[in-house]
Amino acid sequence: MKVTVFGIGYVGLVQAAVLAEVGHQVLCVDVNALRVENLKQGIIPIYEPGLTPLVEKHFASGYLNFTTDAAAGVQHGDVQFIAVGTPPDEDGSADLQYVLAVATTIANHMETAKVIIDKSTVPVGTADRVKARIAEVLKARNVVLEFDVVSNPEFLKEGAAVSDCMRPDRIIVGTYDDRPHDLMRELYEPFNRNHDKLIFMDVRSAELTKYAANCMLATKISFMNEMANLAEMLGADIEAVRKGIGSDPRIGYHFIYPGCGYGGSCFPKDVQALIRSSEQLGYTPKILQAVEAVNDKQKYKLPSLVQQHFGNELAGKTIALWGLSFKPNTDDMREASSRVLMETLWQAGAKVQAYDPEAMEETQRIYGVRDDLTLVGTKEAALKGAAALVICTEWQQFRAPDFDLIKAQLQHPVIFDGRNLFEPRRLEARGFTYYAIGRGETVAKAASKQVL
Ligand SMILES: NC(=O)c1ccc[n+]([C@@H]2O[C@H](COP(=O)([O-])OP(=O)(O)OC[C@H]3O[C@@H](n4cnc5c(N)ncnc54)[C@H](O)[C@@H]3O)[C@@H](O)[C@H]2O)c1
Ligand SMILES: O=c1ccn([C@@H]2O[C@H](COP(=O)(O)OP(=O)(O)O[C@H]3O[C@H](CO)[C@@H](O)[C@H](O)[C@H]3O)[C@@H](O)[C@H]2O)c(=O)[nH]1
Repeated sequence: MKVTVFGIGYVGLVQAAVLAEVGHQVLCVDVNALRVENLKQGIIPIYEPGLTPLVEKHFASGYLNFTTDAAAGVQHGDVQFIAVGTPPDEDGSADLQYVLAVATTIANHMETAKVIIDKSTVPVGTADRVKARIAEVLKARNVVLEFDVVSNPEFLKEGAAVSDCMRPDRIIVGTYDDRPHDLMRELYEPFNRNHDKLIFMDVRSAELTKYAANCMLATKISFMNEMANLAEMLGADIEAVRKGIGSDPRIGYHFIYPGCGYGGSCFPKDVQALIRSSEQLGYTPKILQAVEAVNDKQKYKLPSLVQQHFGNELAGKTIALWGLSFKPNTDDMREASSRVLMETLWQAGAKVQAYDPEAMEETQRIYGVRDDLTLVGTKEAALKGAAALVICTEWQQFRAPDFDLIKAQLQHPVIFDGRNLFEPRRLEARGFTYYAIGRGETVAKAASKQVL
């Protein structure tokens, strides 16, 4: 099938590469000319495991191509994906300007019937707006053409985006009527061989399904972070509690890891957008408000522990930081907890010496060159001369470090672990002061022997 994808970001590029892999002929359109040019030279704008070889393979095979020419894009595809950003507006609601701009572009250049598929995460009612915008432009052009608007939200996770798209758990398809069903089945048939993953519904339900999924996952995390904070005060260990509750199949082990707060381009923005949508309807979404408030506070957990530990002595100290990206296997720094940590430490006059396997270039792009930030090439180099180590992201390579080396390199054997990677007793036995999340006994002990 001929497919056009508007927007070559995380979602658009991965979706396009995966569709090309199964044999669809995919043309990607983006307004970012540099991005398009780079892709044609084999320079991939994001780090995502497995993506580069797939893009290279299908650019070479001719199944995947890139352009800034919107008219050519509209002409190419029977289906037109909208996969552009929906960033938060000033008040936190989703900014739909890019989605509606693509709708306008499609309508301006349409010469034959098209199915327009919205992949971006958009508030309920957006498909109506896309449909109305296309109808309005076609009317102004004095052209009569059939078109369908479909809501087909994306559920990929960064860091596992290619495999998530190759093997989706479900494919949500929201339509106004049955007309686009066959075409949607044909488009996704290669992903549907094992069992039927397509779930058809009306467009509004499809749009809400995306927000409900992200908000449910964010709720699980904030709930666990709240339990972690309670465990700390009660002298319990959240890691034991996590395993204890996860063993109930009704709860399950997924997405109940406490930590230094959720980040990324989706959970913070989508929870906020659903709160705004609710408020616009005069409804107060109390659970969502709490999920957001708990997370905002949780991001200050590590900086507060560091500040508490060093007290007035923090200014002028260098803190080693392992992990900058909002989660492992990505270079994405959007809403990363590491940013709150670094910014709070800088405000307190401390310096940061950081290492991340993929996100250092992005960190440099965001913060530029500054005296209080040193980015180093290895996790070991980050430790040299630092007063303590903070871990914000659970990259595999941080999970079994050489503790003797850490102790030798740090000025003080102190670790602040935002991802509960280590066994507290083992670290204590090695002479470390170990702060983690929700590990009551450990935190209490650590707090009682603050060392400078
Ligand atoms: N990142 C994720 O993990 C993820 C997962 C599921 C859903 N989503 C949703 O998918 C959407 C896209 O997210 P993303 O992370 O891929 O965004 P992104 O910012 O990485 O990429 C968006 C791309 O769209 C391009 N663009 C903007 N206006 C355009 C236009 N008029 N025509 C063509 N291209 C245009 C931009 O130049 C950019 O390359 C958002 O709604 C997001 O919430 C994201
Ligand atoms: O038990 C957990 C699981 C995750 N996180 C944090 O939650 C954030 C988001 O993680 P994850 O969901 O793995 O990454 P995303 O790439 O943001 O993916 C989410 O957001 C996407 C965009 O909407 C959706 O498509 C995905 O289904 C949804 O998982 C990260 O900061 C994680 O560290 C936790 O703190 N505890």
